[in-house]
Amino acid sequence: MTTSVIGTAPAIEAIGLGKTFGGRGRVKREALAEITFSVERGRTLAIVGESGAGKTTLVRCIAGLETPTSGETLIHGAPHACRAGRVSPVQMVFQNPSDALDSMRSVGSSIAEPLRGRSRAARRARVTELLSLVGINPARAKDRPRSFSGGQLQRIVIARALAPEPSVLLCDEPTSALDVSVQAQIINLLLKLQKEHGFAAVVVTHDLAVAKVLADDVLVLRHGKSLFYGPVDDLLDVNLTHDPYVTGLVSASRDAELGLGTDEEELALG
Ligand SMILES: Nc1ncnc2c1ncn2[C@@H]1O[C@H](COP(=O)(O)OP(=O)(O)OP(=O)(O)O)[C@@H](O)[C@H]1O
Repeated sequence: MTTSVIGTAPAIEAIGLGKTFGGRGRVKREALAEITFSVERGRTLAIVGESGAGKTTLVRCIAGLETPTSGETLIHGAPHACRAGRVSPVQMVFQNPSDALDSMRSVGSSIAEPLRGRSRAARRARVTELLSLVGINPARAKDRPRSFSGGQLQRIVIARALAPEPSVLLCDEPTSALDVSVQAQIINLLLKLQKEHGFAAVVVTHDLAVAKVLADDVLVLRHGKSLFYGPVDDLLDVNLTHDPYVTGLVSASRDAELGLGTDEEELALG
């Protein structure tokens, strides 16, 4: 792969991606079919869909944790695979921050884990920088996860994901395990970090309000198929969305906003 191709290719591409689980005596389950999209540097794609739609499978295929049955995913124009001992340009933030951190290690040591190979002083300096970046007092680097709240833990998980300076950040329901009051803070943190660091992001969410604030483009999945892929503004334009499921999703989200008073301005206030 030449540098010029890496330089011009989208940060993330999925081309005719399909994934079927089972077979060989077990029931076959088509989790994804013919999924195509791309995400440029500094842009965000939200993947929206109900439970079982294939969102996590899609993110795992992009991360190289799952092998597609058909089609491919590319990172900066090249196939991507997780390799032991190599820091990946693709980092992930999961739904439940307490599961993502080792309860027996200090948070500083967890954040420093992807920085193996750097000197002790360089790792310490980077941990201090990362904790400050996500709004956690760096003096708490020596504390264990149990002494932090859920929102603080998600900030720490985000700091660890950013440690190796990834060009792609994949977030699987990054706010859904958190209190509503904390969700907006994490969303605003992700927005700020993306502005500063320019990574391409994919954010899985079942909440269209989150997609509206965070994403440039949206992919709506149902039963593993793409029902809508395009700019978030087009999704919200009743004249451009013709699929009844997608239209229903958008109007349900509008009703929820009216009922709960949750809108993008409120989220952006943090
Ligand atoms: N390892 C696996 N083996 C067999 N089937 C799987 C596996 N992983 C996912 N599936 C199936 O693939 C489909 C998509 O699952 P996936 O977890 O990607 O959906 P999702 O949209 O992320 O759902 P949720 O919002 O509930 O997490 C489901 O029918 C699921 O049962």
